[in-house]
Amino acid sequence: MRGLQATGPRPTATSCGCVKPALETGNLLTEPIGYLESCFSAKNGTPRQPSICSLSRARLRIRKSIFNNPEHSLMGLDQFSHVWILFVFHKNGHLSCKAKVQPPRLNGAKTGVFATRSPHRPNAIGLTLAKLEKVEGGAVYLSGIDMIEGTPVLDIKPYIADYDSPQRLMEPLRDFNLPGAQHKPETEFWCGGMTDDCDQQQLPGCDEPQPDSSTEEKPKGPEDRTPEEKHREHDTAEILNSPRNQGERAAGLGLESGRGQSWSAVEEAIGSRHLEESSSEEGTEKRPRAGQEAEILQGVSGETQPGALRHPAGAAPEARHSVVPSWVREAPVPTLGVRFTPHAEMDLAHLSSDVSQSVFRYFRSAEEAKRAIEAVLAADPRSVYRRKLCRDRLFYFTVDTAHVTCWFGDGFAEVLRIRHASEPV
Ligand SMILES: C[S@@+](CC[C@H](N)C(=O)[O-])C[C@H]1O[C@@H](n2cnc3c(N)ncnc32)[C@H](O)[C@@H]1O
Repeated sequence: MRGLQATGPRPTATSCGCVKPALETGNLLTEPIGYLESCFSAKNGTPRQPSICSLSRARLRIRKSIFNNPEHSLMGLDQFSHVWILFVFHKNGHLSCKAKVQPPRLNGAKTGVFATRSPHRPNAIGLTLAKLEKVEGGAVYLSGIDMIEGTPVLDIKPYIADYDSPQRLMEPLRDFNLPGAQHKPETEFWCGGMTDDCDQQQLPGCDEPQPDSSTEEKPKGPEDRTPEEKHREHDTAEILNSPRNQGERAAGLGLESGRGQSWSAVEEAIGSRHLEESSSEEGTEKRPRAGQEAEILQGVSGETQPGALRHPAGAAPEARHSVVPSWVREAPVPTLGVRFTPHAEMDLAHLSSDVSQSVFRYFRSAEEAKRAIEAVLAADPRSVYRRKLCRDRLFYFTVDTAHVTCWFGDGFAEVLRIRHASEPV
């Protein structure tokens, strides 16, 4: 990579007067790897967390000024279903932030900024888990995003359930993912995965599990798999990991016959390693459980590469649970019912039938646009201020090319008009 290395980290003077390289003092000269093209043009109406609106789409093109051949930097990324996106909240407006903030889900109550996902933080860095739809040349196509158009992106990292989700553990049985590699117990973990801990919403693709069609067939290596297959495997993993199916799965993976191991033997083997791992993490996992904390036994949804075995049942409880304050999942702010006036329905039909201009850039149909609008509004995108002090004001937002006008009543949002974003309002 050029640029940063060419100039090198700049030294920084510390309070004691010593001069240290900038990185050692935590000063990082960042350069966006790209600027997001998003279906949300402004903050208003943009979901507060990824996956609230699974149809929210974006494209990120890696800049040639970062890598001469951007596609090289994305090699292998298509083997993952989800990616972390690190970005700058570039539209925060001002750099000041408060130690205590009022997240909308707390409806006015305060909590420490570091206990929230507020955009207003000492370093305006955002972190989003997005679904990776595809990689094409030097660009990644994402969905389930909560960033606006033009957001400077600092980094992309693959989401790996083993590392990123405390309740998930996988034991690789066959390392066909690594070209030419043999099974490497204990040291190599490899899996795609999905979760969403932000808003109790399922990530796209999790709700229609597919039957485990072929346990006999030798699984394809990742290089052979299409993104659709990749996501289907993820769905399959959900079924496979249900306790009901563990036995079948073990059989399917050749544990009982092919490898001469019973499910319980495997479970025991993994369980003991699991215990070792979780005990080394005790400090972080075992927190006092105050009354207002919700202990969530997370779903078993997760993406598993064929040949990898997740350990769903015999895990130590602390590794299968993660703890969040109850307001994250049982917010005092209710989910809203969403309705469209006949006029808004007509607008949408009219918008999508307009042949004179390209209708949607990110949505594939009027139906998708409608579902996205519903998802955005159901999560009540209003600020606490608006919710409390401007209750009867109209609310506007733009998603893709649809400019939406709506209002909120008790427990519902109603869409009044949908116009093309280029039309004067
Ligand atoms: C609550 S933040 C959460 C972002 C990320 N998932 C996180 O946890 O860091 C999401 C909100 O940030 C705002 N936002 C998105 N992109 C932004 C940007 N580039 N600059 C400033 N605010 C942005 C939108 O209002 C969106 O609803």
